[in-house]
Amino acid sequence: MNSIAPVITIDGPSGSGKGTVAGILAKRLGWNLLDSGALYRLLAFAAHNHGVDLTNEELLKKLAAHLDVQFIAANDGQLQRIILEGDEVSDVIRTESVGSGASQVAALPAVREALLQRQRAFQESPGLVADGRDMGTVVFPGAPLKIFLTASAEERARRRYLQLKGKVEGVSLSSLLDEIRARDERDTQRAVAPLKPAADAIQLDSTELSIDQVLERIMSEIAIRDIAG
Ligand SMILES: Nc1ncnc2c1ncn2[C@@H]1O[C@H](COP(=O)(O)OP(=O)(O)O)[C@@H](O)[C@H]1O
Ligand SMILES: Nc1ccn([C@H]2C[C@H](O)[C@@H](COP(=O)(O)OP(=O)(O)O)O2)c(=O)n1
Repeated sequence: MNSIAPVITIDGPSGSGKGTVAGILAKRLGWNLLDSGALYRLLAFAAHNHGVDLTNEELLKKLAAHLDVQFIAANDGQLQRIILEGDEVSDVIRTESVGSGASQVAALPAVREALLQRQRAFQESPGLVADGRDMGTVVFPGAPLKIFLTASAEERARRRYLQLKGKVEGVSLSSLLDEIRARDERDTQRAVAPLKPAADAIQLDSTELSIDQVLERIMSEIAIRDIAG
């Protein structure tokens, strides 16, 4: 691990655009990418495969410590690939039911502790873009640029609907809105590492902004701080 490598953290609720923006930024800067939500999704998915109950903190902690996962960096125009126990799971972990399971296991302190070092190990030269819920508050508190990305729940549900429609059967806007609200509630109310902006985070409401406009705002914050060489 290179603790000198700079980190840009992007935290916020589901559907605010974190993953999209983090992926484009990492590529533009030539930096590493940490999709921390994928780790919680992988754990929920693996727990389901191994018949582990999502409330069994002891077993989930062990599973988290031994997760056999590989992140394969994206080639041009492609998303990063995620391999769990030898199988490609990049798409199957993106469903809202895995997201909901991820949010449940993420509320368990022993699980968060077990995943902490694994996340910090992504801080490698020349830099890291990390997205999630507690990147700026807990995992990389010393990051020189922290973004807290939000959007209204209605807009976030609409984005998710457009993303999933045609790919996932039986998806409806109103159920997505309910699920997003339930996840917001759980992620912001939990006792450990709740979703909240770091004291020194820049808050960006993307409800009325395009992806390019969000990126432009972040690029100007990077330029002001002179952190990307
Ligand atoms: N500013 C934006 N305007 C419109 N759509 C967006 C915007 N940001 C992201 N999206 C779209 O919304 C969906 C959810 O974005 P994603 O990056 O997965 O969010 P998150 O990682 O915060 O859950 C994607 O289909 C993405 O293309
Ligand atoms: N750093 C993180 C990242 C995700 N989580 C939890 C809480 C989230 O509801 C789930 C899924 O996160 P993920 O970022 O993949 O979800 P979205 O893409 O924002 O819908 O994992 C967390 O507690 N801490």
